[in-house]
Amino acid sequence: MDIQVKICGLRTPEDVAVVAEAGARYAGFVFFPKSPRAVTVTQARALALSAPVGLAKVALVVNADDALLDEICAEVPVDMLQLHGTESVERVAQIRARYGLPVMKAVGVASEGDLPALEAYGKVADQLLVDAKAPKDSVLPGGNGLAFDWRLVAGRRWPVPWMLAGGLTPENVAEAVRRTGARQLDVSSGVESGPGEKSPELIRAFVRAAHSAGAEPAVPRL
Ligand SMILES: O=C(O)c1ccccc1NCC(=O)[C@H](O)[C@H](O)COP(=O)(O)O
Repeated sequence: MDIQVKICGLRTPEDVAVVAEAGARYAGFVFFPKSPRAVTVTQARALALSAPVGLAKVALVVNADDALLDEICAEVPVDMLQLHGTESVERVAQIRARYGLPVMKAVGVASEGDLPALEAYGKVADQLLVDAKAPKDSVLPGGNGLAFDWRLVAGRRWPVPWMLAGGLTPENVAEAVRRTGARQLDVSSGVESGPGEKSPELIRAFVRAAHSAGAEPAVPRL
Protein backbone atom coordinates (compact mmCIF):
# COMPACT_ATOMS: atom_id res chain seq x y z
CA MET A 1 0.00 0.00 0.00
CA ASP A 2 1.26 3.50 -0.82
CA ILE A 3 2.00 6.02 1.86
CA GLN A 4 -0.80 8.53 2.40
CA VAL A 5 -0.12 12.06 3.60
CA LYS A 6 -2.29 14.53 5.47
CA ILE A 7 -1.28 18.18 5.50
CA CYS A 8 -3.02 19.91 8.39
CA GLY A 9 -3.84 23.54 9.07
CA LEU A 10 -4.59 24.85 5.57
CA ARG A 11 -5.88 28.41 5.43
CA THR A 12 -5.87 29.51 1.80
CA PRO A 13 -7.11 28.13 -1.55
CA GLU A 14 -3.47 28.22 -2.67
CA ASP A 15 -2.56 25.89 0.22
CA VAL A 16 -5.29 23.48 -0.88
CA ALA A 17 -4.16 23.55 -4.51
CA VAL A 18 -0.51 22.90 -3.62
CA VAL A 19 -1.44 20.05 -1.27
CA ALA A 20 -3.56 18.39 -3.96
CA GLU A 21 -0.96 18.86 -6.70
CA ALA A 22 1.78 17.52 -4.45
CA GLY A 23 -0.20 14.28 -4.12
CA ALA A 24 -1.38 14.41 -0.51
CA ARG A 25 -4.49 12.39 0.35
CA TYR A 26 -5.95 14.53 3.16
CA ALA A 27 -6.28 18.28 3.83
CA GLY A 28 -6.95 19.36 7.42
CA PHE A 29 -8.85 22.47 8.53
CA VAL A 30 -8.40 23.57 12.15
CA PHE A 31 -11.48 24.76 14.05
CA PHE A 32 -9.65 25.88 17.18
CA PRO A 33 -9.67 29.66 17.64
CA LYS A 34 -6.39 29.81 19.60
CA SER A 35 -4.46 28.21 16.74
CA PRO A 36 -2.49 30.30 14.22
CA ARG A 37 -4.04 27.90 11.67
CA ALA A 38 -7.64 28.47 12.75
CA VAL A 39 -10.31 28.94 10.10
CA THR A 40 -13.95 29.93 10.44
CA VAL A 41 -16.75 27.78 9.13
CA THR A 42 -17.23 30.21 6.24
CA GLN A 43 -13.54 30.10 5.32
CA ALA A 44 -13.44 26.30 5.60
CA ARG A 45 -16.46 25.99 3.33
CA ALA A 46 -14.70 27.96 0.59
CA LEU A 47 -11.51 25.93 1.05
CA ALA A 48 -13.36 22.61 0.96
CA LEU A 49 -15.28 23.62 -2.16
CA SER A 50 -12.01 24.49 -3.87
CA ALA A 51 -10.54 21.03 -3.23
CA PRO A 52 -10.35 18.67 -6.20
CA VAL A 53 -11.93 15.22 -6.16
CA GLY A 54 -9.61 12.78 -4.44
CA LEU A 55 -8.42 15.15 -1.72
CA ALA A 56 -10.21 14.21 1.49
CA LYS A 57 -11.21 17.16 3.66
CA VAL A 58 -10.76 16.71 7.40
CA ALA A 59 -12.35 18.97 10.03
CA LEU A 60 -10.17 19.14 13.16
CA VAL A 61 -12.02 20.04 16.35
CA VAL A 62 -11.10 20.12 20.03
CA ASN A 63 -13.81 19.01 22.48
CA ALA A 64 -16.44 20.42 20.13
CA ASP A 65 -20.07 20.48 21.21
CA ASP A 66 -22.91 19.39 18.96
CA ALA A 67 -23.72 22.97 17.99
CA LEU A 68 -20.29 23.50 16.41
CA LEU A 69 -20.24 20.08 14.80
CA ASP A 70 -23.77 20.61 13.45
CA GLU A 71 -22.65 23.88 11.88
CA ILE A 72 -19.47 22.43 10.38
CA CYS A 73 -21.25 19.38 8.97
CA ALA A 74 -24.09 21.47 7.54
CA GLU A 75 -21.83 24.07 5.90
CA VAL A 76 -18.55 22.39 5.02
CA PRO A 77 -18.38 19.35 2.73
CA VAL A 78 -15.97 17.37 4.92
CA ASP A 79 -15.05 13.71 4.55
CA MET A 80 -13.76 13.07 8.06
CA LEU A 81 -13.87 14.50 11.58
CA GLN A 82 -10.64 14.63 13.58
CA LEU A 83 -11.16 14.80 17.33
CA HIS A 84 -8.08 16.37 18.92
CA GLY A 85 -9.22 17.07 22.45
CA THR A 86 -10.00 14.95 25.50
CA GLU A 87 -13.15 13.42 24.00
CA SER A 88 -14.09 10.21 25.82
CA VAL A 89 -14.54 6.86 24.09
CA GLU A 90 -18.30 7.32 24.51
CA ARG A 91 -18.22 10.80 22.97
CA VAL A 92 -16.24 9.53 19.98
CA ALA A 93 -18.84 6.80 19.39
CA GLN A 94 -21.66 9.34 19.80
CA ILE A 95 -20.15 11.77 17.26
CA ARG A 96 -19.56 8.96 14.79
CA ALA A 97 -23.18 7.83 15.05
CA ARG A 98 -24.66 11.35 14.94
CA TYR A 99 -22.84 12.61 11.84
CA GLY A 100 -22.31 9.41 9.85
CA LEU A 101 -18.78 10.51 8.96
CA PRO A 102 -15.55 8.62 9.58
CA VAL A 103 -13.96 9.79 12.80
CA MET A 104 -10.23 9.97 13.52
CA LYS A 105 -9.28 10.22 17.20
CA ALA A 106 -5.96 11.84 18.07
CA VAL A 107 -4.04 10.38 20.98
CA GLY A 108 -0.96 12.07 22.44
CA VAL A 109 1.93 9.72 23.14
CA ALA A 110 4.86 10.39 25.44
CA SER A 111 5.36 7.05 27.21
CA GLU A 112 4.20 3.40 27.31
CA GLY A 113 1.38 4.49 29.59
CA ASP A 114 -0.29 6.34 26.73
CA LEU A 115 -0.62 3.27 24.52
CA PRO A 116 -3.71 1.59 26.08
CA ALA A 117 -5.78 4.61 25.02
CA LEU A 118 -5.05 3.71 21.41
CA GLU A 119 -6.57 0.25 21.95
CA ALA A 120 -9.66 1.77 23.56
CA TYR A 121 -10.24 4.44 20.92
CA GLY A 122 -9.46 1.91 18.20
CA LYS A 123 -12.68 0.13 19.12
CA VAL A 124 -14.89 3.14 18.32
CA ALA A 125 -12.98 5.35 15.84
CA ASP A 126 -12.37 4.71 12.15
CA GLN A 127 -8.77 5.88 12.34
CA LEU A 128 -6.24 6.84 14.99
CA LEU A 129 -3.85 9.79 14.89
CA VAL A 130 -0.81 8.87 16.93
CA ASP A 131 0.65 12.26 17.84
CA ALA A 132 3.18 13.71 20.26
CA LYS A 133 1.64 14.63 23.59
CA ALA A 134 1.39 18.41 23.86
CA PRO A 135 3.60 20.07 26.49
CA LYS A 136 1.60 21.04 29.60
CA ASP A 137 2.15 24.77 29.00
CA SER A 138 1.15 24.71 25.34
CA VAL A 139 -2.11 26.37 24.29
CA LEU A 140 -2.31 23.92 21.39
CA PRO A 141 -3.26 20.27 21.95
CA GLY A 142 -1.50 19.49 18.65
CA GLY A 143 0.51 21.17 15.95
CA ASN A 144 3.46 21.90 18.24
CA GLY A 145 6.18 20.58 15.93
CA LEU A 146 7.43 18.13 18.54
CA ALA A 147 8.24 14.49 17.87
CA PHE A 148 7.87 11.64 20.38
CA ASP A 149 10.02 8.56 20.82
CA TRP A 150 9.09 6.53 17.73
CA ARG A 151 10.31 3.31 19.38
CA LEU A 152 7.10 3.40 21.44
CA VAL A 153 4.98 2.62 18.39
CA ALA A 154 7.44 0.74 16.16
CA GLY A 155 5.75 -2.28 14.64
CA ARG A 156 2.55 -1.86 16.73
CA ARG A 157 -0.86 -2.64 15.30
CA TRP A 158 -4.25 -1.26 16.31
CA PRO A 159 -7.77 -2.33 15.34
CA VAL A 160 -8.06 0.48 12.75
CA PRO A 161 -5.68 2.33 10.38
CA TRP A 162 -3.44 4.93 11.99
CA MET A 163 -1.45 8.03 11.09
CA LEU A 164 1.85 9.10 12.58
CA ALA A 165 2.13 12.77 13.57
CA GLY A 166 4.30 15.05 15.64
CA GLY A 167 7.38 16.95 14.55
CA LEU A 168 7.59 15.39 11.10
CA THR A 169 9.59 17.28 8.47
CA PRO A 170 10.81 16.64 4.92
CA GLU A 171 14.17 15.72 6.49
CA ASN A 172 13.01 13.18 9.08
CA VAL A 173 9.92 11.66 7.47
CA ALA A 174 11.79 8.80 5.76
CA GLU A 175 13.40 7.79 9.02
CA ALA A 176 10.02 8.01 10.80
CA VAL A 177 8.51 5.63 8.24
CA ARG A 178 11.42 3.20 8.53
CA ARG A 179 11.36 3.22 12.31
CA THR A 180 7.61 3.00 12.89
CA GLY A 181 6.22 1.24 9.83
CA ALA A 182 3.60 4.01 9.51
CA ARG A 183 1.76 4.07 6.18
CA GLN A 184 -0.07 7.35 6.85
CA LEU A 185 1.59 10.59 7.95
CA ASP A 186 0.27 13.90 9.23
CA VAL A 187 2.24 17.15 9.32
CA SER A 188 1.62 20.80 10.08
CA SER A 189 4.53 22.84 11.53
CA GLY A 190 7.13 20.95 9.49
CA VAL A 191 5.76 22.35 6.24
CA GLU A 192 5.47 25.95 7.42
CA SER A 193 7.71 28.98 6.89
CA GLY A 194 6.22 30.62 10.01
CA PRO A 195 3.30 29.99 12.41
CA GLY A 196 0.28 29.14 10.26
CA GLU A 197 2.09 29.96 7.00
CA LYS A 198 2.27 26.90 4.78
CA SER A 199 5.27 26.68 2.44
CA PRO A 200 4.59 25.23 -1.03
CA GLU A 201 8.24 24.10 -1.30
CA LEU A 202 8.16 22.31 2.05
CA ILE A 203 4.79 20.69 1.26
CA ARG A 204 6.13 19.34 -2.04
CA ALA A 205 9.37 18.18 -0.39
CA PHE A 206 7.46 16.44 2.42
CA VAL A 207 5.08 14.55 0.14
CA ARG A 208 7.95 13.56 -2.17
CA ALA A 209 10.03 12.27 0.73
CA ALA A 210 7.07 10.41 2.24
CA HIS A 211 6.16 8.71 -1.02
CA SER A 212 9.79 7.73 -1.66
CA ALA A 213 10.00 6.26 1.83
CA GLY A 214 6.82 4.29 1.13
CA ALA A 215 8.45 2.66 -1.84
CA GLU A 216 11.14 1.15 0.41
CA PRO A 217 10.55 -2.14 2.25
CA ALA A 218 8.71 -1.41 5.52
CA VAL A 219 11.14 -3.10 7.88
CA PRO A 220 11.51 -1.25 11.17
CA ARG A 221 15.22 -0.51 11.86
CA LEU A 222 15.77 0.32 15.50
O1 LIG B 1 -2.34 22.52 14.27
C1 LIG B 1 -2.94 23.11 15.17
O2 LIG B 1 -2.85 24.32 15.33
C2 LIG B 1 -3.80 22.32 16.12
C3 LIG B 1 -4.56 23.01 17.04
C4 LIG B 1 -5.35 22.32 17.94
C5 LIG B 1 -5.38 20.94 17.92
C6 LIG B 1 -4.62 20.24 17.00
C7 LIG B 1 -3.84 20.92 16.09
N1 LIG B 1 -3.07 20.24 15.15
C8 LIG B 1 -3.15 18.82 15.06
C9 LIG B 1 -2.60 18.16 13.85
O3 LIG B 1 -3.29 17.42 13.16
C10 LIG B 1 -1.16 18.30 13.54
O4 LIG B 1 -0.95 18.08 12.18
C11 LIG B 1 -0.37 17.28 14.34
O5 LIG B 1 -0.54 17.54 15.69
C12 LIG B 1 1.12 17.38 14.02
O6 LIG B 1 1.55 18.69 14.18
P1 LIG B 1 3.07 19.09 13.92
O7 LIG B 1 3.89 18.47 14.99
O8 LIG B 1 3.07 20.57 13.98
O9 LIG B 1 3.42 18.58 12.56
